[in-house]
Amino acid sequence: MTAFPRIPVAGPDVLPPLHVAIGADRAGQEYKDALGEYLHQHHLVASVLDVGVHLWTEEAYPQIAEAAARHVAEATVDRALLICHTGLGMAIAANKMSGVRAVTAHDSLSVRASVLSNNAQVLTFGAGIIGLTLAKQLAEEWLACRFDPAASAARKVLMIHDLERTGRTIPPPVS
Ligand SMILES: O=C[C@H](O)[C@H](O)COP(=O)(O)O
Repeated sequence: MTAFPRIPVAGPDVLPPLHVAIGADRAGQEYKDALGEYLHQHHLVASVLDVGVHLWTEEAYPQIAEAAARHVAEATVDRALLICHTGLGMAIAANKMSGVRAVTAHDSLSVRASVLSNNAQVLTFGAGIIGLTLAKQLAEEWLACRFDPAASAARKVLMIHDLERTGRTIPPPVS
């Protein structure tokens, strides 16, 4: 297991701003709107793409997760932040999109590890699990984390990719 006191959180001057999709079902809409506004003003965010729900729409969480995850898979955004009542359904649905790694995380270590260890592009929150203040703090930490492709974690993320692609993990060559 990896500990993270050594987390490489770089200064804002060296981090490229991210293109972020945000989405929610009706249970997470209030958080989505507030977090979207927060992201919109954040110096580490280049753009915010709101995939719903909107006042005039009623999509269920799998539909919103699909829309956001598709943007991630097609690289029209770097990351997505999704909110439903628990965060769980959003993560399950987003993970069905090939190449997408989505996690539900409500604590600092898990949020940071989701990027640094798992290279997850999608983070989900439960509006019924954490308050908005904590959600903003966690989003702040999430934005400041970047996956290091040279880290030992990359080999394991590649195994996840192999598993998805072939149905099996492919052990790395013995060096
Ligand atoms: O994981 C699902 C979410 O929590 C969603 O907001 C609630 O889903 P439900 O309406 O199926 O309970």
